[in-house]
Amino acid sequence: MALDLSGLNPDQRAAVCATEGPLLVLAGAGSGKTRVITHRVVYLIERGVAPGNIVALSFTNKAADEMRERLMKMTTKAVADALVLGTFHSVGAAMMREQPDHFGVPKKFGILDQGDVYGLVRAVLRDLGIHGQGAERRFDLGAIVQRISLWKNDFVSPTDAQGLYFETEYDEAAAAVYGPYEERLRALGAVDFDDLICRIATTLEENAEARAYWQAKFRYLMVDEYQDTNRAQLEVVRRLAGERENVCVVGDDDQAIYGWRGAKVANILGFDMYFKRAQTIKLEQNYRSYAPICRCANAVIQRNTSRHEKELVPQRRGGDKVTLVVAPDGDQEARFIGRTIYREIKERGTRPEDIAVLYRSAKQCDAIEALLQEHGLPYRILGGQAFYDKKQVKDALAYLKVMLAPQDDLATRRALDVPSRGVGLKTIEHLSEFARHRNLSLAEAIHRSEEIADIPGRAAAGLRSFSAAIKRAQAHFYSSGSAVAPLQGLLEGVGLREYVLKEAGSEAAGTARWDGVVWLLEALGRFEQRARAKGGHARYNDFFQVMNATKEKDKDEGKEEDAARGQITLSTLHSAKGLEWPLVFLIGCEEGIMPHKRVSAPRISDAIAGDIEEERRLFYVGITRARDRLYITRAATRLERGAEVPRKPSRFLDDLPEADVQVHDIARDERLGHDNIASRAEAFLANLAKGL
Ligand SMILES: Nc1ncnc2c1ncn2[C@@H]1O[C@H](COP(=O)(O)OP(=O)(O)OP(=O)(O)O)[C@@H](O)[C@H]1O
Ligand SMILES: [Mg+2]
Repeated sequence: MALDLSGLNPDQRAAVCATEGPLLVLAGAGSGKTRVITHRVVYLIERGVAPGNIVALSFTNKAADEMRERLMKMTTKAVADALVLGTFHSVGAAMMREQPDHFGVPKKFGILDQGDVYGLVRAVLRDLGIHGQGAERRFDLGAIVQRISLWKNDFVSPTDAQGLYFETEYDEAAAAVYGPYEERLRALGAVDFDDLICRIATTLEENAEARAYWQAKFRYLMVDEYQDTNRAQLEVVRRLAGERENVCVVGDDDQAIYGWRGAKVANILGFDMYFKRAQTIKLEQNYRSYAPICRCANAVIQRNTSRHEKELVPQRRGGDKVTLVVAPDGDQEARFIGRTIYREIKERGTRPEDIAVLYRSAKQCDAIEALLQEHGLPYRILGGQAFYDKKQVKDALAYLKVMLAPQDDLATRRALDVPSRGVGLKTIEHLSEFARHRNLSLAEAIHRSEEIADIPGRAAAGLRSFSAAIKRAQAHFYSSGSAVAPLQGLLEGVGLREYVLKEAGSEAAGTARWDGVVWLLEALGRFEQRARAKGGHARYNDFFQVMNATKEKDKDEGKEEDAARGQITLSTLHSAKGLEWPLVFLIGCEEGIMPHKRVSAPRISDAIAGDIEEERRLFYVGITRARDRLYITRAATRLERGAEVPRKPSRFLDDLPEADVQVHDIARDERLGHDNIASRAEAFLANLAKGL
């Protein structure tokens, strides 16, 4: 398995071969930093280092998977499996599992996810009787959770926190919650994500035995995306590296996008302060993107004042200009993206996995997702939950099926369960038996449940009202010819809405969840509309099928890398870091979205609110994900609480060099008939949707 170093330039080769002592690779996007890490791993193995002595840390699980996949191809599966490869969190958890006593956790400790943490903080607030200005609302909880997390990663103890000067009431509440929160964690025998890092750092500091053990085991350390490490992560690296200091970190200060979460760019820029013998290698060439994309990225990032001067020097000549798309409104922006992707895949043969749609905030993806779903295009979502996979949407879909396809017993069972109506397992058994004997569907059995003896009073009442609600909705549907209003009425009538809001625990969270159901209703409306436009009846089975399509496929494929094959990627900019695609859409480039509104109008303390330079770096990360072609889109107006509100273009767009950008103004170009191909594609799509 001789390693081929010919695919590296001299600087990269130097970085791969400098295996002993501290090394910093500081370079712009797409310059081959991650490639250096993978080659270094193989190089070390070839020089006889045991895979179990090599640690490579990435920023996300996704990036770690990708690295493992590449290494699998360069070595063998056995070797790739033996490497210590993961995120700070996953490696920290593995260390704790191996030595629970040293790290002060029970043998079977639990790891709280974000939802659990919110729950815990909410409970502590309630215990403490803090109900100040909406302390229960999600936004406020988020500020408190984030504040505690920042403290933990800065090694500020609960007692230290009490003595701090508070800028806001959230900080004050957070300081009060912090101590009891930690006590509850301990009582639960659990840790949160931050513990997976800080607990490692403190134990390695305080416990000589643990330190010696892990330093002997982790002999070569590599860290990707080092610009986004925080203080606790720096300490973990230092304490694992010990005197040997076989540490190689790679990163780009221009891609530091986690300052809001406590990442310290000083870790990378001051690397030689922490590791005195450090050697620094800079990589100048960009191998990822065509020249116009690199020039746009350079022009944007140059506007930042606090940075190390460097430029992306494109190695790939030629390439199309970057397309700036101006849509009249948000809906047309989404539709432009939908039809362009459709055309790419169906007419130009672009593979879905070569396309990504990137956005600033997770909620921007709903519009795109709904559209891809309707068009039957396969996709996956990074850093969020697929919209149609969310529980409340599946529940609502089950009700739609009970209404329109009552023979679907599975849907009926699901609907019967939420919200709970006193129907237990025994009753379901009675119903099923009744149905089986008479060859009925479960729904029909429910409608005739009064004929069944043995059903207890409470369940019987539940079944009666369920049956009546369904029949009412069906009658409404037959008289009106549309399923939208009847479904909405049904969901309200059976109390699903109330249930979703209550389950969410807070008004804001509840509203966000219910938004998913609203989207389902809207998608259904559009589906019916398309059928009507073609003068036909909506075939709802097709709607159900489209809704199920991606889910089924995911299940079959199982593994993440397989699942990625054949799917368009939708991702937040934060989750897209380090990844690349031939075709990228960077959407919603407007003031208030990117840069995010919290930057211009901070609502919480400044430490938590982002800053404009970080937003610009985020934009730079977005641009530099594109290999071949890049579309940057914005809308002139957006629907906000029922009204179309004018939107200002993002200030970052002003920095794009005119010579490298072509503008496609949808309203103007359509008037001039420039978008014939696109409109043909849309007509084709509409036909397809109808023919499904
Ligand atoms: N010497 C080289 N010759 C050819 N292709 C290269 C070379 N170095 C890197 N590449 C390719 O360039 C692309 C970018 O490389 P890589 O992802 O390692 O960059 P990076 O510096 O880690 O980028 P980012 O800052 O976005 O994480 C990859 O497709 C990689 O295979
Ligand atoms: Mg990288």
